[in-house]
Amino acid sequence: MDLKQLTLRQFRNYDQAALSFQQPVNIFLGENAQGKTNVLEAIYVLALAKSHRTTKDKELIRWGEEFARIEGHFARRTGPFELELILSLKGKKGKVNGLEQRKLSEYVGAANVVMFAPEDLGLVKGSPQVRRRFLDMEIGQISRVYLYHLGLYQKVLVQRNHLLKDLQARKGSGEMLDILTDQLVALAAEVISRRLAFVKRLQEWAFPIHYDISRGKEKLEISYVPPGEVSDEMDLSNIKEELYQVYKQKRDKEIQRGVTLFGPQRDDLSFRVNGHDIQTYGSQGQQRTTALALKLAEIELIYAEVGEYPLLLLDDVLSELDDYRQSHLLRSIQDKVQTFVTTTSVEGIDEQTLKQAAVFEVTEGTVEKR
Ligand SMILES: Nc1ncnc2c1ncn2[C@@H]1O[C@H](COP(=O)(O)OP(=O)(O)OP(=O)(O)O)[C@@H](O)[C@H]1O
Repeated sequence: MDLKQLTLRQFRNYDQAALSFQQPVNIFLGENAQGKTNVLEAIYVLALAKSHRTTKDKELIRWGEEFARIEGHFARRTGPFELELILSLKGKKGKVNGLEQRKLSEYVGAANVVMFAPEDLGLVKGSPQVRRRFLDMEIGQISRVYLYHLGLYQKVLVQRNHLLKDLQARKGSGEMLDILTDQLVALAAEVISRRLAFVKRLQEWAFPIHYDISRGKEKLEISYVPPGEVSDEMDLSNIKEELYQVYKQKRDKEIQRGVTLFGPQRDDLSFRVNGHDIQTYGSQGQQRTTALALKLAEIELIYAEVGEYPLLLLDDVLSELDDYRQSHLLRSIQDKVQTFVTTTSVEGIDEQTLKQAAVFEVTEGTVEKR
């Protein structure tokens, strides 16, 4: 899949910008704080309707303005298509080929992107929240059903937490808690089973990539750490049954605490290299290799699921990778993945890549093709 044109209106520090892309590699070059990352962020937001670095859409709208608009013209093997996302202080809406989508979960997934940004180096050692967000963003772009279930799950969770607060204060109905628990279990089981299946496939792809980048020295294992006492070898009906048991046993404790204590909002991923937990023992280099292997695995996984390679967005990470890792990355994407790179200098970028790249200079919210 290729992005052919990108138009920005009142997005971050851009008033207006119109860019077209003909090359497989597109480099945004400029000093710090000029708007390089903002372009990559716009592409990411256009595809996923969420930013990779903020949960507050308001921050994406140019200061003093009421709305921001991002438009993109894409080419897929099956033909061209257009996306438009409008962010306003009241909310956001997405259009595919000019048609407004009723739900954002129906909009997301038309275009696929993989972003590799400095924040991703925290995937291994950062908080579980970072890893859950990673799961949601990645599964969300290959499965609309997942986003649909996740959205419903979050709504029921909020209601159940309100009710548990009431019950804690000796108000509210125990019968209602049973009803909400039934709904929660059904949705939680859907979310957990998708996450389980995704992590298994991610592991299959990431293992050989990691092995290769570590020059055959490291064997990576990624596993899903499910919530509560639910085991990780389950089909949907077993997950439901186990969740029921957990909620039954912990009912009094949840009422006492006034909050839902179990569920996919508390699960995690674990990473082991040669049998050792790298969340605790991993070196900086191992974290980098793991983050890179995950991103490259995601690219292949998206290809396997949707039959097209995603766009790759590399935000200031080439300079973070040593020559060996950098050339591994560039070799694996060569000729198949349209790539957008930000950098403050082209010096560290391999010559072969530069030859097939278009360079855009970014200065104070303006972009000029060199
Ligand atoms: N909502 C907004 N409205 C206007 N300007 C904004 C908004 N959000 C961020 N900016 C400005 O955008 C600039 C940062 O842009 P960006 O994050 O793209 O930097 P960059 O060129 O990637 O720099 P670096 O190399 O340091 O990462 C800053 O000048 C910041 O003040």
